[in-house]
Amino acid sequence: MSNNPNNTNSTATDRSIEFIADDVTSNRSNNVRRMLIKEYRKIGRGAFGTVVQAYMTPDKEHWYGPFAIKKVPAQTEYKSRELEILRITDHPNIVKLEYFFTHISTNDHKVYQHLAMECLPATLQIEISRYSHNELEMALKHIKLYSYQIARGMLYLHAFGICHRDIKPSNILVDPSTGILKICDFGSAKKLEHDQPSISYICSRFYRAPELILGCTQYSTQVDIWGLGCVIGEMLIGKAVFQGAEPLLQLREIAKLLGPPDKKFIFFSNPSYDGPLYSKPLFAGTSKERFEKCFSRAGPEGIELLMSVLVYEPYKRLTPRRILAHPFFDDLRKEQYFFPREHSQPVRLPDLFNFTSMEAQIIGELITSIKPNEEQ
Ligand SMILES: Nc1ncnc2c1ncn2[C@@H]1O[C@H](COP(=O)(O)OP(=O)(O)OP(=O)(O)O)[C@@H](O)[C@H]1O
Repeated sequence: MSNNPNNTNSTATDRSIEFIADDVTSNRSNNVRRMLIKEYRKIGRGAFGTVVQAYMTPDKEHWYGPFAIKKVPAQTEYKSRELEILRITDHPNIVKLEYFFTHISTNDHKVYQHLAMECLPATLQIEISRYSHNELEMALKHIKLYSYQIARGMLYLHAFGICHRDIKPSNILVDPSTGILKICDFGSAKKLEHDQPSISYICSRFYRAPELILGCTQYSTQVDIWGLGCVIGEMLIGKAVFQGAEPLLQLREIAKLLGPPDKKFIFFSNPSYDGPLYSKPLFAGTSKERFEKCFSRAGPEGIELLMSVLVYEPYKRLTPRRILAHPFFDDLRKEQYFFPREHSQPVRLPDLFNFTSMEAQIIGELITSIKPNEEQ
């Protein structure tokens, strides 16, 4: 619970919008009550809706928040499973849904679904561009800290069969002062069922796994692992690794680094694919040499991790538990502190190893490689 937001110094106060929502459901208790919502400022805009920072009160005395309220049209042709998924997820690296309600907009008189989530101060996209605009590099420790937490969030999601399907830096929330990271935007997410096809035209272009580019409809949660590889690479070099100018050129960008895709991989992804094959090498040398050149600052372990994640064949890409156990993250196991950006005082790392019994079960015998020695 926060203080009355009327007492804050927010510059957006003058422009704030208030409205009453009758049926606000608490995601924790399922209790439904009337609340006054006070919106402060727009913090995000996506393809389907807007995200505003807001406070809520049941009685004008006790204020809750700040929340990030995502508003999406309640009825669209596009099926969003965001509410269903956020209702069942409960993990330190997945954004937490606190309340939800529907409300008719006074602007267009349409019904909007409102998802009130915990609010984080930045996205990874903001963080990455902050560094690259200043011609600075993100510290390797921060890259490890963020990458590890994305993989941990994926371990949890994938255990439910939930595929996020839109992993990219703007869908990763961070608090740079604590190092905490949470995956957000489950608007494209889906629980994948065996033998049931799913659309391939999902995921933002630069982060699309090669099988999606080829039109595969029987893909797995490993499409998210490709996205993770792209995000790790982007943190390292300060810009998107594969920047295809149009959808099919995206595969060409991938082939520049990985080499030509295998014919068998193309056939198994989509037997009726008739687009460009990029079967001739686009660059001299081995793919290992190209990875080493592109991601030199990751060190041998970081390069090895990226080469095990950015792989054409989805089944060859590391799974989240193997990623967590990778030696690239050994620093996080050895040291307990980090220096947030522009801080001269060290800050304790967030708890990275407080696994629930469900996580421990998925991790299995790898727990000894993942947990720091003293915590075993
Ligand atoms: N919980 C949150 N805390 C802080 N900011 C948030 C939060 N959720 C979303 N945002 C901001 O709003 C932006 C858009 O949110 P989100 O990606 O969920 O919406 P979207 O309509 O699906 O967007 P897109 O079409 O770009 O995927 C995020 O990139 C982020 O900047």
